[in-house]
Amino acid sequence: MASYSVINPWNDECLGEYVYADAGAVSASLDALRRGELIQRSLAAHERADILRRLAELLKTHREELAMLITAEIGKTISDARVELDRAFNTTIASAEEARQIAGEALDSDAYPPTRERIGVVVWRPLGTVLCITPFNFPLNIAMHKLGPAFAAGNAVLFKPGPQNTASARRLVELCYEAGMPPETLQLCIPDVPAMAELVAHPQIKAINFTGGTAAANAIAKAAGFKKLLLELGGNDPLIIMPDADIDAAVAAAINQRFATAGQRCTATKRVFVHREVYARFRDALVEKTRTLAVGDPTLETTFVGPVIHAAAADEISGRIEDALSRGAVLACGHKREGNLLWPTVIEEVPDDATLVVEETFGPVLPLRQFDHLDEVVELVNASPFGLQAGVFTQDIRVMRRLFDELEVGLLATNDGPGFRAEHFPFGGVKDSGIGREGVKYAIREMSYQKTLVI
Ligand SMILES: NC(=O)C1=CN([C@@H]2O[C@H](COP(=O)(O)OP(=O)(O)OC[C@H]3O[C@@H](n4cnc5c(N)ncnc54)[C@H](O)[C@@H]3O)[C@@H](O)[C@H]2O)C=CC1
Ligand SMILES: O=C(O)CS(=O)(=O)O
Repeated sequence: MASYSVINPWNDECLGEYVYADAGAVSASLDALRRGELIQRSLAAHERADILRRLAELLKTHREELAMLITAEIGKTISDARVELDRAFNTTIASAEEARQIAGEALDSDAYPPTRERIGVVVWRPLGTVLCITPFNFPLNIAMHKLGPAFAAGNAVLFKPGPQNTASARRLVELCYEAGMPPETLQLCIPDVPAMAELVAHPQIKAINFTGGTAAANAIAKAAGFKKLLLELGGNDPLIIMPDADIDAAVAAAINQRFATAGQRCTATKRVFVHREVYARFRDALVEKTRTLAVGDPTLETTFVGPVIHAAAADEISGRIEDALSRGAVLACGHKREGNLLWPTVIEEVPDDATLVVEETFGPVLPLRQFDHLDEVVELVNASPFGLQAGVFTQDIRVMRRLFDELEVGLLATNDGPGFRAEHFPFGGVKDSGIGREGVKYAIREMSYQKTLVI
């Protein structure tokens, strides 16, 4: 059977040797989940809520153990990993609370003739077995954004994390069981990618809830046929700085939302559009602050920027910076590499058609783009195939409203960056950034269907 190793991106230590799930293991998981669908029907909403609340408490109890596991597996700094655990706690508590209030509605048939004196009672029902596929970068919070709402809705869940996250995923599932989640309702299964098309197409799988890149999403959509798809994909998220911006706050947002997690967030600030009137002030303040960021060992609390996930990712990011520089871009700071460590980089005058800014660059590099009129910004942002989130620093409500109305994105954050996220807010993009909405209440409905009783 095909095997794989999980390597610590910081020190190249082999954290574990694993075997991909073969057809027999996948079949056994699906058999268990078939029983799990029946068990879910026997659970009351308050019982699901109690299980999820206990899971939230276990995530809090094991916060440090789980954070250290994330740091070891993906190189996320311990500070960022702890933040992820706190977010996963919120996501799980929200799932517990929403499990109690999956409310339907009652409709009067006589809103329109003929008079029939009937009432329609509309309720939500689970889809059945849901395949939840997660990316490497937020192994526990993105998992809980899928597992929590899916379980709360009454589904059985086949959980397929990235191979890089094997140990943290196993530990999460152990805690789900410890919280009282019946094993038949949640099965962890990590087949190799070539086996995924068959699993996606399996008739028992009623929905695929996926977070990851566009390439994988296209393969899933091709294999899925008539199934519910919830796709949370990449982003090329802009931060816009207007002349009346609070420059210090804008610099802090740019740094926190691009250089934390080594920039490996789909909602990370990928491009900063700075109005000419404040460009020099913003750039100088950004570069001065960026140069002070601690880069290195992700297990140290003082480290702000840890390694990216692997050498291929570091190669791609460095290569895109080199490409931009070869085409006339100007380096303001950074562009230094040691192994998987990439120093936070600020780069200017990047051609608008450079790969660095056209594709989603998943690393600690921040291109600055000067502008005179908002028309330029709207045109450049909407020219991207992505449309996830955006942020703008301004005090002018007219600018906020114009950008909210004209930018093709799922969320505009004012006086904050595109990395703004509250676990209970609707989350998701438009165009190549995906379809559907996560955010606990919305994800529950995405993984359910409406059933109506006429009485
Ligand atoms: N919109 C969002 O909320 C987020 C989007 N992302 C995106 O994910 C990417 C980075 O994460 P990665 O883990 O490298 O993404 P990835 O797309 O390589 O992998 C994501 C998951 O899909 C699985 N997978 C890969 N190919 C597949 C296939 N053909 N069929 C079924 N499953 C497949 C992987 O094993 C993994 O579990 C970036 O593009 C980033 O923008 C990452 C985090 C959040
Ligand atoms: O912050 C998060 O929710 C993860 S991501 O930004 O969607 O990658």
